[in-house]
Amino acid sequence: MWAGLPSRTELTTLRHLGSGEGNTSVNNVLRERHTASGDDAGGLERRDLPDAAAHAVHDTAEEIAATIESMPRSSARRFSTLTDPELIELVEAGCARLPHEVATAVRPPATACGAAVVSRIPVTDAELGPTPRDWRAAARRTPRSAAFRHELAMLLLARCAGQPFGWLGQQDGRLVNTIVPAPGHEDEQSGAGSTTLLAPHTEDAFHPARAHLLLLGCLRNPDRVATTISSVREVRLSPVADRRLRTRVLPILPDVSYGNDFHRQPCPPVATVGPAGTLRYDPAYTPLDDGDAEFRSAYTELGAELERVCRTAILRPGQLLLLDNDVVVHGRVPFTPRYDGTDRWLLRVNIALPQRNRDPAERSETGYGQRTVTPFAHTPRPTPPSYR
Ligand SMILES: O=C(O)CCC(=O)C(=O)O
Ligand SMILES: [Fe+2]
Repeated sequence: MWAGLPSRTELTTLRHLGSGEGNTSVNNVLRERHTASGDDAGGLERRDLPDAAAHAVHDTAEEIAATIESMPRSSARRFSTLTDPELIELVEAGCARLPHEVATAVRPPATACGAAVVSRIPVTDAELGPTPRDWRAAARRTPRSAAFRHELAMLLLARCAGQPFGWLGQQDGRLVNTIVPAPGHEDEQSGAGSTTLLAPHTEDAFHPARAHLLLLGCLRNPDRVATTISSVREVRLSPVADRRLRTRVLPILPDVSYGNDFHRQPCPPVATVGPAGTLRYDPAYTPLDDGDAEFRSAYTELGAELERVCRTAILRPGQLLLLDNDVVVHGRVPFTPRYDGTDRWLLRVNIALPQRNRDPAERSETGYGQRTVTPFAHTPRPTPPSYR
């Protein structure tokens, strides 16, 4: 058991100062390379949703929103997290009616890059209204709003891919998270940050129940801010580094979106590279200074490789980025927030693939007490996939 962990605030501060040995190369090199807003998405799989399929998603979301709106006011209010059982039933039924091209478009990325951009979800900027100032403001949307319809569309798409889930301790357990730059969080290592590079990370690397797939949907991105993507399948490690990164040396802590008090809890070390060559990586929330020299050197080598293979994707409104969270680490280049209602606005859904197993060694981890919200876990998937 690892002991003596600094607080997460200290860790994050270290990163920002660039003084953590293992962090520096990741942070600084990526910052230099990716401040320009060029799209470097060569090799990223591109998938177009056929028009009819894209409109079917849009129309189904609209129907569900209309059904909810027709309910008495008190019932409609229950749908804020999208976890209400009646809403889940509507999504299940809606998903079963969607053309099979939708499930095909959101199948797990199987290329070396481990990520796919799916295009052509209809988004009309004029009906979106102002970008919310933070996720709490976003949660106050009404069933009649375009934002609510887009959240439902994301949920339908995610359900076609697997089992969407949320985290009780993050954004109040909402199944569709809002990613917008939030005042006061500019330097934060989370989706609410902006002016600081969001370091490459496995989503929720600290937890054994982290997503297998991550779906990011773009509603607005006027300054062409790029998401970074690096795949472990394209990384080449020396045998020494590979061996070291497969041993359990350091813990990974929950990110700041879960709160700030986890250093008091037991922090079991985890393997950075799993037995199947998968990646579990979050340098901003790993106490790298406590690793031995050999581990730190291996971690630095991995960081340099992730930088070498890094691609950037500038999402346009109506585009989705589908990431294999076991294979790909993602981040975001720094940008200047506007805070005038026209800011970048993404939606995010965590997706579990029940047919995918992880390292059995992870089963004993407690995940710092963080619990998932899994309303789709006990219902059979409406359109069984033929492609896995
Ligand atoms: O803003 C982005 O492009 C990615 C943010 C991110 O890491 C996330 O939402 O999990
Ligand atoms: Fe992320």
